[in-house]
Amino acid sequence: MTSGFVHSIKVPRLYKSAAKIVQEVREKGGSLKSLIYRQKHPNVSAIYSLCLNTLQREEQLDHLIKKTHILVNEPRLQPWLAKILITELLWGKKALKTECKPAQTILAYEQKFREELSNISDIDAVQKPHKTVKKARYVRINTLLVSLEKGISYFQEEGWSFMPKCPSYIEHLNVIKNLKKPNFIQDFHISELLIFPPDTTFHDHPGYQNGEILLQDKASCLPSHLLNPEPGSTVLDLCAAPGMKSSHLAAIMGNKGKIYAVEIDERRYKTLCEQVRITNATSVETVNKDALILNPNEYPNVEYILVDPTCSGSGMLDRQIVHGNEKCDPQRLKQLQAFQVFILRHALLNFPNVKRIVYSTCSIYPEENEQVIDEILENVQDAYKLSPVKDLLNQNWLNFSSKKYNCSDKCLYANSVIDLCNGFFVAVFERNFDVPLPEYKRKGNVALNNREVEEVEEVEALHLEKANTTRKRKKRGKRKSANQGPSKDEEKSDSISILNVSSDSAKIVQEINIDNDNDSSQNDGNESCQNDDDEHSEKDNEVAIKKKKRKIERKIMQLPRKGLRLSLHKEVTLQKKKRKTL
Ligand SMILES: C[S@@+](CC[C@H](N)C(=O)[O-])C[C@H]1O[C@@H](n2cnc3c(N)ncnc32)[C@H](O)[C@@H]1O
Repeated sequence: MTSGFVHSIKVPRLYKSAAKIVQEVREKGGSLKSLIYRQKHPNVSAIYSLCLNTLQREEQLDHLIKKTHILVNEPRLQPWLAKILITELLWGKKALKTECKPAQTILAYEQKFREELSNISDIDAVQKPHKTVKKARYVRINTLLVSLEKGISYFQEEGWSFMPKCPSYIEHLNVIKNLKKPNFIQDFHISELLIFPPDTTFHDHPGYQNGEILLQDKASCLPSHLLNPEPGSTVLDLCAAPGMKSSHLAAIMGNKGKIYAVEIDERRYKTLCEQVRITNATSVETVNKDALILNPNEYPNVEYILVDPTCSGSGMLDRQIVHGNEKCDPQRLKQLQAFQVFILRHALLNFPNVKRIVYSTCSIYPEENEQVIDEILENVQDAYKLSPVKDLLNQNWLNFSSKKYNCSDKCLYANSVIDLCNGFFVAVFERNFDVPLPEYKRKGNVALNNREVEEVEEVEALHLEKANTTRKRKKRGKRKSANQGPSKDEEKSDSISILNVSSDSAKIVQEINIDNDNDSSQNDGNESCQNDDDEHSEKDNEVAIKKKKRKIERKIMQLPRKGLRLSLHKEVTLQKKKRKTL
C-alpha cells in the first residue's frame, strides 16, 4: 500500500502544490519563485504568500509538530502538507474550508496548536532577527496612466486614509514601522511611491491589473530616482527585464525622450515587452540583445545609463526568509562580480556622451558592490567621479558604503531592518568632460581595456621567446643526433597557446591544465647540454609565463559565460596570428 491517505475528498490543489513547493525549496534548495511559476497555479499570489508564510514560520511549525506529536500519532499525514495546513489555519485564512482528511486531522489538533503557540509566540523573534522585518507594501503610482493625486484619491475612495508627510526621514521610518490599516503614506524620497501596512495585498486590485499601480519595492525605485534623466534625453537600461526600472524611467521622463531597454534573455525579454505595454511606457524601445555587444555607434546620443545587472539577490527579504543567512557560493559570487565589473566598465567607457551612470544591485555583499566600484574607479581614472548619494538625498539617508573601500561612503545601501525595504546598493557616477575617456579597445564581442591588452601581449611575447629558445634547443638536439626526430612534447611546445581553449568550456580548464603540465615537463634529457645562461633565462621565462598565464586564465575563468571566454580566446588567437604575419 502506498503512503498517504486513501480518501474520497481530494486535497485542494493550492495546498497540494504549496506543500510540494516548500518541500522542494527545503530539500533541493530550489528557488521559491521559479517553482511557483513552474506549477502554473492559477492563483500565484495566494500560493506565494502561503509558501512564504510556511517557510517563515518553519521554526514555530517544527516546534508545534514536535510538541503535539501529530506526525507520530498520524503517520499517514504528509509532513509538508501538515505544515501548509497548520500555517493556513493559524496565520493564513485562519480556517480550513475543506473536508479532506489531512485538513480534518489538522483541525482536530487546532486547540493543542493554539495552546502551544501561546508559549512560543516569540520564538523566531528571539532566534532569527531578520524574520522580524516586516516589509511595508510599496505601491508605485504609474504616472503615465494616472496622476499621483488621482491615484491617492482612488485609495481614499476605497476607505484608505492618507497620512501627512513627515519632516524628517527618521520620523518617516517610525511612522512606517507603526503603519496600520487603514492608513497609508507617501514615501519620503519618491513622491510617486505610496506605502501601505505590511501584508496588504494588491495583486487582485484593478489598478494593478491594468498597469496604473505597480508593486515595486522602494529599494528598486531608488536607482531610476537617482539617475533622474531629463525629459527628452536618451537613456540606456542595460539589464532591463522584467522592466520595473525601465517603466519607472519612462514615468520620470513623462514618456518624453527615448529609453533603450536591453535584455539578453528571450523569455525575460517577453516579460519586459509586456511590462512596457501594460504601463504605457511608449518611450521605451526594447532590445533583445547582449548588452556587452551593443555597438555604441548605434546609440550615439545616450546621456544616461542604468546598469542593474544580475546579482546574488542577497538583499531581497523574501530570499532571506527562504534561505536565512546562508551565504552565496563563493565561486558564483566571483563570476557575478566579474560580470558586474565587465558590464559597468563597458557602460562607462564606451558611450562618449553619457553624463550619468547608475549602478545598482539587490545584493548586500561588498563583493558585488564596493569591490566592483573600486575596481571600476581604477579603470576610469578621473573621467568619472562618484556623486555622494547623501548629498543627492539632501542628507536624508542613513546607510552608506563602507569607508574601508576607495569608494568610501559615497554609495547608498538600503538596509532592510532600518530602511524597511529590500537590501540594495546604488552608486552614481558623474562624467567629468574635462578628462578624456581612457582608451578602451573593443575587440570582437569582448572588450579589453588597455591593461588587459598589454598583459595579453606581454604573455604572447614571453611565449615567442620561449618558443624560440625551444627551437634553438631543438636545432642543437638535431645537430647532436641527426637522425633523432623531435619529441611530441617539443612539437607541442612550438604551438603552445597561452589560452589553448576549445569550444567546450570544460575543456578550457582541462587544456589550460594540460598546457601547464607540458610547460613543466619540458626539461627532458635533451636539454641537459644547454648552457647556464639559457637555463637561467629559460627558468625565469618559465616562471614569468606561468605567473602571467595564471593571472589571465583566472580572469578568463571569471567570465560568467562560455561565449565571453571563447571570444576572449578568439581575440588572443587573432593577436597571435597577426604577430605571425608580421
Ligand atoms: C536584476 S535583473 C534587472 C531588473 C530590471 N532592471 C528591473 O528593474 O526590472 C538583471 C537582468 O539582466 C539581464 N542580463 C544579464 N546579462 C545581460 C546582458 N549581457 N545583456 C543584457 N541583459 C542581461 C538578466 O537576464 C536579467 O533580466
